[in-house]
Amino acid sequence: MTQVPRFDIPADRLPALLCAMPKAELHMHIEGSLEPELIFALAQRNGVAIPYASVDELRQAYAFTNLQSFLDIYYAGASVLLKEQDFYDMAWAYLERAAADNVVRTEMFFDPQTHTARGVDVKVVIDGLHRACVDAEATLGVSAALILCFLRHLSEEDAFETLEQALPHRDKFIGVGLDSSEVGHPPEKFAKVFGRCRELGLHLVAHAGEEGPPAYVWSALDVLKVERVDHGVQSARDPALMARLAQDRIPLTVCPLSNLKLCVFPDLKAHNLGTLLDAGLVATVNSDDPAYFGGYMNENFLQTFAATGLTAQHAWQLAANSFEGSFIDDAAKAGYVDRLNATFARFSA
Ligand code: HPA
Ligand SMILES: [Zn+2]
Repeated sequence: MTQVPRFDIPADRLPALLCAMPKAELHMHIEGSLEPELIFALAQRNGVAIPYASVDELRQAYAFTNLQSFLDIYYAGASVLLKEQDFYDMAWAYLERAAADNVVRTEMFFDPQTHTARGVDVKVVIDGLHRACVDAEATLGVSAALILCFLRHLSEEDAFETLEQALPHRDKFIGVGLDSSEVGHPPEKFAKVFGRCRELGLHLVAHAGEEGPPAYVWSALDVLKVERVDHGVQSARDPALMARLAQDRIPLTVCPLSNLKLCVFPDLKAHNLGTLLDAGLVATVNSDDPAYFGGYMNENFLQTFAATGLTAQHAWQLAANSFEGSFIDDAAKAGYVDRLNATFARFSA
């Protein structure tokens, strides 16, 4: 799936093409899709107090300087989620938004420990999210799956306990990931629990190289044996790592607006997505925490292409990469690439 077909797309049609093309989202934290309006509505419904007087005041607090400054607000926002219906409503709002952006497949992260620590049963979390996934397939035509993330600032023992709690619901999630505060919590801290998940046949991914060094990407690959690296943009600092990622076709789930809002790059023009693609890496575009970072999928594509001058060929490659990197079968991947090609043909001169 590496040969990029030649398409002659007039430059003024590129933004509409970015929006219309079918795409997969492989890096999105469902708790990061909670819009301030929904946080306030759920707070009221559940009688949960939040330390902001209004939706505007909450939105104004979304000025981040690094990953940790975001995580503090993100975990506070998730505190309004208590009941199965809350998890359903959150996921459904995202899935409708994804469908509008022509996302045809999404693999959504969720953070059970953020909820179990507040006394919410993991079954409540998984059932609500999973019901929304089932409904999305049936009524929106969006294929949706769940990936359980361990919080890396907590212990490996805690991760094992979370896995045990989730295993009765094994049929409702396809894999595990690793998120939260990266620096100081290297992937190898979770070697044993990822080894166990591998034995269980779960797909494996991990955040690495968002703020952390290339060494964390190496250990995500070699110790955790992940199939995809979430973010991974710091890999560009290590030529041997770039060669390894290209050689093994390890997808990087890049999140440009997240990187901008968390000051990983000073501006979008300086983003290295084009460098990663031109080096032959299986890079993809994703929204990460769209309610907090100023945009869902199409906004990520539009702003990044406007700032960096990426072309229609890059757009095709990014969408094709998103299908290649997804955890769907080869026949489904081929079907999505056919739809991608049909969209490009429609926009060609
Ligand atoms: O971008 C992220 N990085 C790490 N943890 C996260 N949890 C939500 N979003 C993120
Ligand atoms: Zn993330």
